[in-house]
Amino acid sequence: MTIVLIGYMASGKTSVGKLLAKKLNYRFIDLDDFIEEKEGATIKEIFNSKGEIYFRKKETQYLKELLQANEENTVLSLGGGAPCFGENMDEVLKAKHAISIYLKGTVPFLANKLVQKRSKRPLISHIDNVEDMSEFVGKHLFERMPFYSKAEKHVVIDHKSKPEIVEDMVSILF
Ligand SMILES: Nc1ncnc2c1ncn2[C@@H]1O[C@H](COP(=O)(O)OP(=O)(O)O)[C@@H](O)[C@H]1O
Ligand SMILES: O=C(O)C1=C[C@@H](OP(=O)(O)O)[C@@H](O)[C@H](O)C1
Ligand SMILES: [Mg+2]
Repeated sequence: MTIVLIGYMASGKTSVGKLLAKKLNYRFIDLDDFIEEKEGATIKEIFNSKGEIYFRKKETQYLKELLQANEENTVLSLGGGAPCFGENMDEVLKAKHAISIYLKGTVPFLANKLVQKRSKRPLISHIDNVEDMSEFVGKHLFERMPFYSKAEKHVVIDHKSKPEIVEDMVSILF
């Protein structure tokens, strides 16, 4: 089985995904880390030197590859935008042995976190206060919601610890 984690930036896909994989004894793959390894550059560098459209092309290509190669039990954490471009969310939904989970956070919760955690996230790295971040995240999440909502399972993340979120995921999965 491949457990695909989706959700907005800073919802915990990478860090909570790692914990979930450890708990289940599954392989862990983070799509952004995979892209960085394959491209020999950080996400920030790719955005700066080649632009977002190049990044989205690579993201789509590697996501497809990872969804096809699924012999091993895996937790696959996507980047926040991955399900929202091209046919990516439909690819996730139709992939055999894949189950998608949306890590669902509210705008105030995500915006507060993102002000602290913005440096490696090129889409929001220039926004340095909670008011502007809330406005940006509010609009952006509204645009992305139709894609995230398609996930088969939804887990609420606000004010939960990472182990609590892992427990919630395990209980809806098994
Ligand atoms: N439930 C949580 N409680 C406390 N810190 C968290 C929680 N979820 C994520 N974090 C922290 O927030 C930051 C963003 O998390 P990350 O896993 O990178 O999110 P994503 O991959 O969805 O962007 C990291 O520093 C992470 O350690
Ligand atoms: O939401 C997005 O468009 C992005 C999210 C990032 O991943 P995280 O959601 O893990 O921060 C990363 O893929 C890139 O900065 C773009
Ligand atoms: Mg991540």
